[in-house]
Amino acid sequence: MSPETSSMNSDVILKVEHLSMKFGGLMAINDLSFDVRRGDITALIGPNGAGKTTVFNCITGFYKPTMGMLTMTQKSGQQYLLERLPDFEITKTAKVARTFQNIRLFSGLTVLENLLVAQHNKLMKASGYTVLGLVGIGPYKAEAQNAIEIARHWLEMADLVDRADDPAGDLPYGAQRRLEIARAMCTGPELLCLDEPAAGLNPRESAALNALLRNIRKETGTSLLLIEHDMSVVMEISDHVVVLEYGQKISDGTPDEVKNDPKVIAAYLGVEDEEVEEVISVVEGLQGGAN
Ligand SMILES: Nc1ncnc2c1ncn2[C@@H]1O[C@H](COP(=O)(O)OP(=O)(O)OP(=O)(O)O)[C@@H](O)[C@H]1O
Repeated sequence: MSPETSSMNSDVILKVEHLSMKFGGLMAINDLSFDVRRGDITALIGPNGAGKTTVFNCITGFYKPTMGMLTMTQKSGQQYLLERLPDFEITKTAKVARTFQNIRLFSGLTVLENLLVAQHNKLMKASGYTVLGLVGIGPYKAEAQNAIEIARHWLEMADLVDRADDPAGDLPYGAQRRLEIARAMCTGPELLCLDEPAAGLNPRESAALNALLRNIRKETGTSLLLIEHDMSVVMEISDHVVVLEYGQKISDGTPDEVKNDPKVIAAYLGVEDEEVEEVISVVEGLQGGAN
């Protein structure tokens, strides 16, 4: 598909419209719409099985949605309909990168090598896909130097300079998480999707992760979309929160708005539909009492 150019919605980097994903008889995502604003940290939250990872898999091309549109608008105004792109084009051309719930590093390669492998696409392009290109004739040498500089920058940002030559698999869990994020950043994304980045981290590692995510936004302006169960991370770093339950959006707003939304409280408490009204009145009563 050829990219389109538009000046509309320049503040929205990703528009999800009427997204549905069906697995056999199961409607995992049902007519979901939300916006990810440029430069924001947006969190996608919801109880287990709500459909969060399925949304990520649709955005990043692992699944082809049953229905719906996923419009990515780059800073330049170029637009891509992600549901129509093969997954490798979603990273390379549309500039959407992701990390996974379970860390997927090249554990036998060093930390530095992991960051260089991430830049394989542009290095191969600079080589002209020839052996002569690889041995230094043409733009390969300059591009290789540039790749090292980028890797060095992200080693510093992720606080991994001291571990650059260690196998990635030897790093503590929190450092592996930061390396995975640094590796994704080496691809130069405009939108970075993080699937449960704080899972399994201790409080110190969690604080280091929050600092890295804030720095990414501050230094690069990259928009972040994250799935997260750790509410302290969500409330501390998100600008915007979208809440799913059974594949549908039940709330959408600032962390404070969402935190106080009775529907969200009911979803997290796991109450039945007929009890929601009761929970809402109790929560509203409590809020009234607190004011
Ligand atoms: N490939 C698949 N085939 C069949 N069903 C699937 C598939 N992927 C997800 N599902 C189902 O879709 C629903 C949503 O799953 P999903 O993993 O997206 O939820 P989630 O909100 O990310 O959950 P969690 O917080 O536990 O990771 C679940 O009922 C799940 O079993």
